[in-house]
Amino acid sequence: MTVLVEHYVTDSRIEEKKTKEERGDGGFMVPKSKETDEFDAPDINFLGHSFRDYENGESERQQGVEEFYRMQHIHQTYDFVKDMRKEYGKLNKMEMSIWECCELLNNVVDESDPDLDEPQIQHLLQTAEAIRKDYPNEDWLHLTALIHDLGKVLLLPEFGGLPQWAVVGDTFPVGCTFDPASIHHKYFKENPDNNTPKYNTKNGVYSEGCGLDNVLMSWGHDDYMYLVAKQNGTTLPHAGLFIIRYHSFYPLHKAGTYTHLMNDEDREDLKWLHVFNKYDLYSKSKVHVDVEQMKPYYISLINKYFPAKLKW
Ligand SMILES: O[C@H]1[C@H](O)[C@@H](O)[C@H](O)[C@@H](O)[C@H]1O
Ligand SMILES: [Fe+2]
Ligand SMILES: [Fe+2]
Repeated sequence: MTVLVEHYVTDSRIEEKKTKEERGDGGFMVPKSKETDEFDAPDINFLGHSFRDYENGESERQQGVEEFYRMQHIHQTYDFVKDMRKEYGKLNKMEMSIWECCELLNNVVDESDPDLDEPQIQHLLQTAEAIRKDYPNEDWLHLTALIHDLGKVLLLPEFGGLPQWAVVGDTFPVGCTFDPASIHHKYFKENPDNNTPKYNTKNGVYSEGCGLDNVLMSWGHDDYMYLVAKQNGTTLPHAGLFIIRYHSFYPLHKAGTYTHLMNDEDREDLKWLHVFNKYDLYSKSKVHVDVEQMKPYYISLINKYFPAKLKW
């Protein structure tokens, strides 16, 4: 298995190095066609509701989700994000391997998610295994799926025990107007930035086409894991880092808003994020993956793309 996977990845890296003329794809790696059948997205989640149903607030869980977004929208300001990036960008909380971090997620449940109340390690493996089935050659995508939510360790006491609103949930840019595409948008009314002229216009502190790298996103597990992966020198392709940083940015990848801030590279990477999102969302289920059985495969990918120990 490992030998085969190595072989595929070598191929795809060679592809990336070719010029756009050689590849004939207009300058970017297009998601390759899958070798197996299209992922079969279920219609309903474990509670019998449609996925990402934020309107039907009857169940206790959904009321908790709405309260979560009220807190998130009030507290995520430009200054808050800047402070958190500065503090957590120091990566001085802990040293551990990627797999050790996966195991820590055994103790983490995400209160913003109406579709899953399982320990997060199950979500990581469910996502990774589902995408691996349909994209067997893209081992970087399997690993991206495995690690995309590791930033949720910010909830744990060793990482400062941040409140849920500072770790999980959909994300959005700060420093410019809050687009109505964000779920429970009404709660932004109480966010101080909403009444601050430099932050409440379409472009705010940014300029058209500046590129998402230059945009501050609401603080949480996405941006934190992006910083961890990048600053520890991962060799994952750019699209993998893009998926990690923006996978909760539903206003962009689902609703198509904020596209005026993107540059050409973002538009290329967004294609992979669209592929990834389907697996992230629809693989959520009560059927557990056997962690120990999966371990050897994912350890081999971790060794390929990350140092043995990372700073967190
Ligand atoms: O509630 C979920 C959860 O926090 C996910 O990890 C995040 O990526 C989603 O965007 C969000 O809706
Ligand atoms: Fe996430
Ligand atoms: Fe996820």
